[in-house]
Amino acid sequence: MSCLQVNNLDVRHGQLAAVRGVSMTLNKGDVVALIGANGAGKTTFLRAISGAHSPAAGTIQLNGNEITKLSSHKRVAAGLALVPEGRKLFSNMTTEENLLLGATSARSGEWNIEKIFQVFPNLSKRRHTKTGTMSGGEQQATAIGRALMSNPDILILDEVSLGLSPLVVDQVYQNLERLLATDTTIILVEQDLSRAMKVANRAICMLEGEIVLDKPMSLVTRDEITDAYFGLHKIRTHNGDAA
Ligand SMILES: Nc1ncnc2c1ncn2[C@@H]1O[C@H](COP(=O)(O)OP(=O)(O)OP(=O)(O)O)[C@@H](O)[C@H]1O
Repeated sequence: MSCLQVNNLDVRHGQLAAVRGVSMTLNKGDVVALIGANGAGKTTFLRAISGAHSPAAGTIQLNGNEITKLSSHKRVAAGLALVPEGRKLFSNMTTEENLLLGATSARSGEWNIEKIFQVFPNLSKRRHTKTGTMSGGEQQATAIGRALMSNPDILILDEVSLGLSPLVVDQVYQNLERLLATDTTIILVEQDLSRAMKVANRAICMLEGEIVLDKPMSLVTRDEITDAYFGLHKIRTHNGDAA
């Protein structure tokens, strides 16, 4: 059975159709890189999946159950966790306190506070440190850990490297690679195509609110992704020099 099934999703900002007729099926263990230019609709799509923004049309199913109209916290309880762009931690609370907040849905599973510190060893020495005083990379690892504390079936990561130095992004990705070994299903928005191609096993490209490419990473080329990113695939198709 599919883990996540999205059918013909439309999401609007007032008059603007930000996501148009998007459908996708995710299976357990998929690591999807959601790729697209600024304004392509990635964040709006992820917000609709996580319940932060109601879709105008379409359906979302998680593990075979319809969740389209569920509130965000019920979706967390159903198995979806979002690490939002900008992290949104409680800066006056410690790492441990932020992590414990993620556990409130009380889903059972392998993730608990000790496992988070085991997988993200750089966080364990920050256990009692207020997150507002920590580095960007440590904060990002805390945000990922907090989402994992809900024992999600699907982890959604929106622009985890945004605003971080290349060195710190390396650290965040080292953490993510440990996570990939745990078979968690992941949707990842990442502007750095090389990193996205390295960690994901599937590429989905959005352009102007629509999916224009959906392929296993092993079968897609960098040029194909770049063409989809800039909308060049349409021009080539019209000119007859691409499939
Ligand atoms: N709160 C909002 N109100 C009105 N329009 C919005 C709002 N948020 C996004 N939009 C518009 O919706 C469209 C999709 O934006 P969205 O942020 O989902 O794209 P994105 O692919 O995530 O881009 P980015 O990488 O810049 O975050 C854009 O045209 C954007 O201007």
